[in-house]
Amino acid sequence: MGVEVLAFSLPSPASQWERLSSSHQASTRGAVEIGGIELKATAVTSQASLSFRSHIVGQSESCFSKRHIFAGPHPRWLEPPSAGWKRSLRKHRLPSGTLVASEIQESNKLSVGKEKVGVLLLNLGGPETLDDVQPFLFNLFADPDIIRLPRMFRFLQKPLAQFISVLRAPKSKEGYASIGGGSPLRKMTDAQAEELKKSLWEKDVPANVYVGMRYWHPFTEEAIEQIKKDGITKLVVLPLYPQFSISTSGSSLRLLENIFKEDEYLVNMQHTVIPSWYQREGYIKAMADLIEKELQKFDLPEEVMIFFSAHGVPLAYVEEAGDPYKAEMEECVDLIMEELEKRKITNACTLAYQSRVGPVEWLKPYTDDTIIDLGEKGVKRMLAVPISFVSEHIETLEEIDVEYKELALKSGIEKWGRVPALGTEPTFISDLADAVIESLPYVGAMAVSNLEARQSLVPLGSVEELLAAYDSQRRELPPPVTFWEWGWTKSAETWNGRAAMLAVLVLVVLEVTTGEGFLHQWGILPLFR
Ligand SMILES: C=CC1=C(C)c2cc3[nH]c(cc4nc(cc5[nH]c(cc1n2)c(C)c5CCC(=O)O)C(CCC(=O)O)=C4C)c(C)c3C=C
Ligand SMILES: [Fe+2]
Repeated sequence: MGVEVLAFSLPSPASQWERLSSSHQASTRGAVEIGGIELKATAVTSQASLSFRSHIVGQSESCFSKRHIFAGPHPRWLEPPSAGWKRSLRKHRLPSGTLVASEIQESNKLSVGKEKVGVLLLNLGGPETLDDVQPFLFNLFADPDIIRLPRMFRFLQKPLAQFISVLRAPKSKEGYASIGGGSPLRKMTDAQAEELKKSLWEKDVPANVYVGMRYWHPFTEEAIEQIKKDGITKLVVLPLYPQFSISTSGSSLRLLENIFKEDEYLVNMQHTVIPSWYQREGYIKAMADLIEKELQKFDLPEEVMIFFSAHGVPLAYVEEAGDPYKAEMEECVDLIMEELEKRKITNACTLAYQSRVGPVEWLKPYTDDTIIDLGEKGVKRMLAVPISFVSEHIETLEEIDVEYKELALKSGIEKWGRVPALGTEPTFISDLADAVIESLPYVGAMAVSNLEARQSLVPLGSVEELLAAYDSQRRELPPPVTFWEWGWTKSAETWNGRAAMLAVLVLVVLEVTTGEGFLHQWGILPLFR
């Protein structure tokens, strides 16, 4: 099989983007053969060098001493001669310029020099007390990356968020009450930040680590204020989501983009983003370690179904807005299973999606349906692996540990286990530190005004370019909320109908926010007491 690739080597550490782009031109080479597959080098284009650059950022330290293949348009690290490498190569067989073979001999020694390096961890945030639940939900639903209203109705975003958050709060509160009265997310993320900082310092990178949450304290704005106070000159932005989704990392980056735009200090501060890191060896190994350990707790470990439960997103994010989340999730599961195979663990596995909200279609199969289905098929042992998130949170502690466990036991599954979240597991933290270190040569390397970079298919490192790569058109999405069930669907065909629904909505929003109106008089509201 012949595959067109771009082959080049770097003669020196890629400390500057300019150096990278000039060096690759000179080092184009002929065909290479890896794992029995002939890889033909073609002319090196800047598109390819961009692919190369962005993927170095996401890779482990070991990549600096071996020969590698990078595949696009969402390239991932492929390490020959594993089976996964060949499969991925076939899967991603793409036009010239999307595969890159490289050989890099230099080490990635970094000089931090007089720069002040900061790492900004981005996360979702969670209510710390039950009183925080409704305002937290308001912030979440007011996010246009969670509910994206048609342009002409954007003015309704906040009243709608108020409405939905008030309706949902009682159910959410119940969940948070059952896990101790609040989310553990802040504590966990702070601990991860602390450990990451220690690991960076141990690796001779004296960086400060900041936590910026999207929907609760410490808000991203607060983290940015601190970054400015500390005089950080180089910033690595690291979303704490292994896989990229418009609704998670994308939303946080969108917010950062807005903050950066409005601030002179920040416009001039150099930064780079590590958009997703599920493909990193350290992360994959840490996940495999956790799974291996939990499997040993079963009486017949080899009989256990490894059940990856990922957080869902509405299907339209993937199908209409180009969210790479599903592809990245599937690849992530493949990589973990390959790692387990290397350890002679060959259990069956399933991937399903949990936590859907509202009536629109989300990624399938759904976790609850799949559990019932597997129970019916006679599966007796199941190990749940939460895979979208690296901290314990309401959806692991309540949804998986209580609801899905109960459902599984009712469905005929006899033994249920759950892999803990990675938290501050040392292999994982050390790998995150490596990811940061490997990204440092690229901080600020790409001019924001670089037009070519903006048009590239792959994430390039800066907030702006990354957002331009995914979801560039910001298409309208069906909102994933219950409210929509009674009207704002594709089947709502006439503007008259929509106008009527709008009128009802405005009345309901007014009623929910003021606590007075016809629904209260008729005893319909409040729905939850
Ligand atoms: C309504 C749309 C939502 C989308 C899309 C969504 C995507 C998404 N979320 C996570 C991770 C987490 N979400 C968490 C809480 C949470 N998420 C939504 C809604 C959407 N999430 C709601 C309404 C809530 C609040 C809890 C509830 O009422 O159910 C959390 C928990 C935080 C905590 O407090 O512990 C996490 C984590 C991912 C990874 C994701 C898409 C990939
Ligand atoms: Fe969520």
